[in-house]
Amino acid sequence: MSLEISGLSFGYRTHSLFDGLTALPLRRGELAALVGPNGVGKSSLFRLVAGLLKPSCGTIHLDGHDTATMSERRRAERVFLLTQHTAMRATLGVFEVVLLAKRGWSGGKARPDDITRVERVLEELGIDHLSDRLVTELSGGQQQLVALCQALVRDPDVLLLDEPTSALDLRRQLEVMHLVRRVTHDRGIVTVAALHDLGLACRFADRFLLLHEGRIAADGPAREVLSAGATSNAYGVRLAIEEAMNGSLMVHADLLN
Ligand SMILES: Nc1ncnc2c1ncn2[C@@H]1O[C@H](COP(=O)(O)OP(=O)(O)OP(=O)(O)O)[C@@H](O)[C@H]1O
Repeated sequence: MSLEISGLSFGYRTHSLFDGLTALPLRRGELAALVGPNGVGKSSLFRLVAGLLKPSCGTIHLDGHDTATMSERRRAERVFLLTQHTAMRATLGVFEVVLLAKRGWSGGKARPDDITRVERVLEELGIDHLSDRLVTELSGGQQQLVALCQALVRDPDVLLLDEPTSALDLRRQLEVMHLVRRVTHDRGIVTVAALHDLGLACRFADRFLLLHEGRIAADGPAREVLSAGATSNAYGVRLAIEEAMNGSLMVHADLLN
């Protein structure tokens, strides 16, 4: 059971981005980091998988079903995209926006178990004290955490996280990534997180996908992908990996001369 991207081609009006992009299946229970320099197409790839953009050719299969043949509603239930721009404009409270995400398409009155679920997720992300605050009055990092709560209460099969920790402080970054990894493993979902912080990605991702020049230029465990010349080449830096005493990897990057 997995997400399979095969032969995907896509371009914007002025330029082509992907020409037959294929990735090895992304398996349930696996947290993959999608890495690559600015403008390489990470967000666009997410939008294609979420069905917000249409490829000119190629397919995306979820558990064997072609997502192009799914109704918009079904796809929205199964695939959740957390975008980089989480600015929330609705003058609603935190609890309400997360509950709305939980109720999703079903609308209607909230059930007691929906309410309990929202309370649990707010607690898990450490923002239950913000329940009654208006989302418009939150800081960028707090809004990012609310958006993550929306993602988690929806129980998707595929969770696409576009820079999920970009606005978070150090501790929150670690807490969020721990939680994302746990949820991915426990619920058996496919999670792909676009991350610029390679150190953070190394620490939490089961697998690295390097996107460069319209294709997956490297794919595998962090150590393998980061030691491959393709990654240094993509970022235009010299990369060195060091193993700490506790076995975790540290990434050092330097400009090329
Ligand atoms: N709506 C659009 N119309 C035209 N070009 C676009 C549009 N959105 C993105 N692009 C271009 O497509 C390319 C890929 O953009 P995308 O946002 O997918 O990259 P990214 O890898 O997510 O970048 P970053 O790491 O900076 O967030 C860029 O050159 C960008 O300028």
